[in-house]
Amino acid sequence: MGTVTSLFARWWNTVPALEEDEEEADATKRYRPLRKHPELFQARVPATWVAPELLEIVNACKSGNAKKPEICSALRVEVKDVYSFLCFSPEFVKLFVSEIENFYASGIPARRPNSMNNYGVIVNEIGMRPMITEFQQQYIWPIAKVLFPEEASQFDSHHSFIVRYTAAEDLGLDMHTDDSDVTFNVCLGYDFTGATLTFCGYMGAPDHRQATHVYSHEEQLRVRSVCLILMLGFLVRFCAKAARAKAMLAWIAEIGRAVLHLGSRRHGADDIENGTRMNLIIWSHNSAWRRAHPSRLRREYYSKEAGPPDPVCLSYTHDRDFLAYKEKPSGRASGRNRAWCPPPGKEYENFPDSDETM
Ligand SMILES: O=C(O)CCC(=O)C(=O)O
Ligand SMILES: [Fe+2]
Repeated sequence: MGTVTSLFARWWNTVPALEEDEEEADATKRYRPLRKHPELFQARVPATWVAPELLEIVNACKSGNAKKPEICSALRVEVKDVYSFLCFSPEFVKLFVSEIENFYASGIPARRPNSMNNYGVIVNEIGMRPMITEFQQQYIWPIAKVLFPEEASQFDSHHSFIVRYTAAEDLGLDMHTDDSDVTFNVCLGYDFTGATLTFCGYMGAPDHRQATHVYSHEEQLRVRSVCLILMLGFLVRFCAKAARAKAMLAWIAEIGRAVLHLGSRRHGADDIENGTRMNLIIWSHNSAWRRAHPSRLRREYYSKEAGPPDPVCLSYTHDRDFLAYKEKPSGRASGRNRAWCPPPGKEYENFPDSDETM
């Protein structure tokens, strides 16, 4: 049975979190003897796990002088209210990824992080909640509080999980909003192409389904790779395996950068072309903010849409008019039985007939 929030979330927020608590103890107990890096299961985040840029941003935020959005040069404004920054050190990424691989190899059944992702793992359920809570409180919260003062006035819980995409598994993730107040999303590997994140508008706003930004995990990779290839050309020529050199460049350039945005911002993971992408996602919850905004999930608060959706913002899973504009996608995890958007009465002018939409 879901909570009231999650029942609303199932109708409205488009990637509902599963209820974690009842099964957490069992999965944690089963995995405990198999843990590879016990330090990942303590309520500690050593300074060597985080990027210097993250420390710089947190210090700027804690100094009280930080002005949104120009906190410091280490924080990149991707588009209004979507930020990115280098977050984890190679040391942490290596430890974390090897633990997750160890968990996959253990064969312990993992419940999936949400209804739209078939290959993820809820890291809270395998015993990492204390470490993630520490990271949330020490690093995400000070930044989020400056960038999103209302939604991040406090963080008192989180739903944290891995997502994984390959050409042979899930290719991407349909457009949705998160059942979070603030979402932190960091890329941990491996080597891949494609798999951008497309952002649209806020849930319930007239421009909810208008495109606003494409975030590329590869952008850095390309720009820095050119420089690195020039600088390291000599070394690379002598590198025994070209593939190894390529992986090294990917590591240096891109892994460990995080994106921060509100859960109510519509977004989706575009299809991966090659390789494997693994990201850690932390959905932070602020129960006080949720209590103060009980109506945020109600359909009467959805504004009439200003116009037809941008095709890139359409959700097969959630949008009533998807099939009026696009073909049914392949390689997606979810079905269409929960299509609700836009709510009746909030349709834009000339909304397609129901025959075309359902
Ligand atoms: O694949 C990603 O990077 C985004 C995943 C996501 O938005 C989600 O799981 O809610
Ligand atoms: Fe999401």
